[in-house]
Amino acid sequence: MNRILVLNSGSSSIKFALYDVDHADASLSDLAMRYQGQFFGLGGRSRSLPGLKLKDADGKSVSSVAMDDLPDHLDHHDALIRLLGWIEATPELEDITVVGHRVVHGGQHYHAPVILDDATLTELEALSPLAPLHQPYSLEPVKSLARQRPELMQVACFDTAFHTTQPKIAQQFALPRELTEKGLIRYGFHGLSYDYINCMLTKRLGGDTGGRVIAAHLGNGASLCAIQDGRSVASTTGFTALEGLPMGTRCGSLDPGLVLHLLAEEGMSVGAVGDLLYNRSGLLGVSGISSDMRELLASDAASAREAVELFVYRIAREIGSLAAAMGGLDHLVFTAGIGEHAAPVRQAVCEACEWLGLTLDDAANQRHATQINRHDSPIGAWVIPTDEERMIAWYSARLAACH
Ligand SMILES: Nc1ncnc2c1ncn2[C@@H]1O[C@H](COP(=O)(O)OP(=O)(O)O)[C@@H](O)[C@H]1O
Ligand SMILES: CC(=O)OP(=O)(O)O
Ligand SMILES: [Mg+2]
Repeated sequence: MNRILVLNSGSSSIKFALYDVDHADASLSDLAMRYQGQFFGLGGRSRSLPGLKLKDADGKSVSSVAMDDLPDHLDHHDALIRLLGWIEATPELEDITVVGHRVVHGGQHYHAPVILDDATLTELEALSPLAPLHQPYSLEPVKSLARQRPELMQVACFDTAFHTTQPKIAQQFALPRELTEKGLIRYGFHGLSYDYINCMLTKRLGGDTGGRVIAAHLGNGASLCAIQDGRSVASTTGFTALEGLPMGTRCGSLDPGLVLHLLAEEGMSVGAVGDLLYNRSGLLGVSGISSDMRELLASDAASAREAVELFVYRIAREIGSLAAAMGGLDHLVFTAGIGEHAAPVRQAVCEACEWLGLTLDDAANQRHATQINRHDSPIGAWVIPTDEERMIAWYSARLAACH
């Protein structure tokens, strides 16, 4: 049997889980979850305080001394130290055999999960500038655990891997060929989430992939993925997870001329532009209030409304673009923090998709039902909670079984 610890550093959260896997060909749903937790609200971009949810297999809240007394401001590094402290102090975690990590950027060379060693770690660290809100915090616990427990097998599972099936035309920028060959291409992110959503939708549809699917991963990071016959064919994120939709603090797609303008005419340094685009834009920048959708939906401020409207408008436009790439749309799936919980956002997106034929069942949407389209809608609309941790545990178990 393998006991697998999973760590997932998101841009506003660190999610973690513990699974028992008792046979090599276990299916996703066979994995027995023992603990699941998350630090949320990291980085202080919203007015609400950071917090920690930790639950056991029955969904009962668990407390832990190592995690008590959270300060009002908690960043990823502090949260990781507390998490590693909890791992040290929890007897059930002593017999972990494998640790699976979400690593956002796999670059040109990593198309599938790998066992981490020093050489791989060095290559992945070199990709940190391409995912500054994620990669350093994914790799930090890899290094700490390698020091604490060198015997542990550690596995990296990549956000980019699911998108390697995309046709070249979907990955290519219109740049000179030599730059494309150097790997300056659109990689796409949130792939572990899309992989899981694809599995769950296929299960719901009795083994059918659903044909032409757009999955909307709307969390603090947000993107859309076109999944055709079970394979990623296009996505809104690109070389980095800045492209595409506006996000909690990230700008999404911009005219690159604007970046040149900031550098050349506004006299901003590269670092200052990076901070602007990664940390001070998106929902936070437009609203001037918060990066957190809950706070924006609860606010009466015109700027909060404008931020939500811009988010929805850009999602609707990108849905049109991805539907065009697939020659139509059969299913739209909402997932992640906003997609799973913000009924008004789903409603506004679905209303903007009426031209495609989609009609929403308002009552089903309000109660966060799994299927939210009306019976006569030719396009299915779904709310499917994502579970990147389970996907990572499954890949890690399969890799461990081969070694
Ligand atoms: N009930 C809710 N209503 C609206 N938005 C929510 C709700 N719960 C969570 N969210 C949004 O989900 C975001 C976090 O999503 P999540 O997918 O967990 O983030 P991360 O990108 O850090 O993994 C929060 O920033 C918040 O905006
Ligand atoms: C890639 C990315 O933006 O991830 P997250 O939404 O977890 O921050
Ligand atoms: Mg996430």
